[in-house]
Amino acid sequence: MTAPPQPTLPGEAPPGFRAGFACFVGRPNVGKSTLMNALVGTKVAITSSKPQTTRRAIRGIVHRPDAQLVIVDTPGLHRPRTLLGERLDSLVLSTLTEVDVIGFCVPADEPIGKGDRFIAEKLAAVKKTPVLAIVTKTDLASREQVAAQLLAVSQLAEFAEIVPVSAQRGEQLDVLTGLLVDRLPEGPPLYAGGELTDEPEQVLVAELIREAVLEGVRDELPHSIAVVVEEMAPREGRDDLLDVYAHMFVERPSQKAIVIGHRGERLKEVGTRARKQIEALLGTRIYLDLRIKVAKDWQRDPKQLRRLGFYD
Ligand SMILES: Nc1nc2c(ncn2[C@@H]2O[C@H](COP(=O)(O)OP(=O)(O)OP(=O)(O)O)[C@@H](O)[C@H]2O)c(=O)[nH]1
Repeated sequence: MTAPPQPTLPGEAPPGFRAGFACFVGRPNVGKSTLMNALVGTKVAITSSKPQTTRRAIRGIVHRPDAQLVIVDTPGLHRPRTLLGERLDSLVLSTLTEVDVIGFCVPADEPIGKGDRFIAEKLAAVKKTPVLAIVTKTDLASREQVAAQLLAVSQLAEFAEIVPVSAQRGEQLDVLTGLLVDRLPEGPPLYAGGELTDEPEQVLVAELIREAVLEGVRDELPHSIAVVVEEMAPREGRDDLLDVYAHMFVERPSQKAIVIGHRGERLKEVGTRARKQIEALLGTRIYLDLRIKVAKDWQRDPKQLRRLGFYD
């Protein structure tokens, strides 16, 4: 058994301590969120089997006795198709210049394609930040396939390191953390020990609700749903119950009908699933008031995007 890491306070640092930021990029579905969760050791970013479910830069923090690694999980870098897509890309590019090290993820079980090359080109333009190539999902490939993929990645561009990992099996995660930490500047911790994420709780709660909604209707409306938590407050006179008021936005009335389902059954299931997840996250009982609103074509409307938290 290893001893739990000693709590560290921001500003206090043993000699040689390193602290800084890392982010993972890669085309959708390559396992970035899963990897970050595995490194941090708790679920802070949503994952799903459908691409492009991560829309925000969610940070997880890895605390080690000698270092603190703050991970910014970015959305998949892809060619913009809608305004939302464009905004995601500018978010990704500004993130890339602000971090100390970038992890470029390529899955072990799929050939390198146009999407990977597109991102590799973008990364080559971000000259001042070192880039580690990470070959993900090695549990899905044979040793020979992994070896061939490592070689193929090395021919794609110049990388500071190339490391194979399996988030699912927890393989090579310490090696990866070590390589990322090596690229951080020396300096005191940025966050107090024990913190896993600096995302406001309301954002995490909104992500859990969106994940619960997608469970039911992923094929019909994969990218048309946004969730905003308007308010979270303890019920008057009760210290064991939290009221959560949330709005779910869809783009068209027909989508509203899909989400509600026959006699409201689907919405009820979503509410129950989301409530359980939120209760697990917050460690308290909650009452979830979830309303559905139609925000016409919100993905293309700058005003709506701002309202939903996607800023220029
Ligand atoms: N077998 C296996 N599956 C994995 C591994 N890592 C991720 N996956 C699966 O791959 C799928 C995509 O993983 P995500 O972590 O959501 O991928 P992402 O790159 O964050 O995707 P976007 O949010 O769309 O950019 C999910 O079904 C994961 O369960 C792994 O190490 N092994």
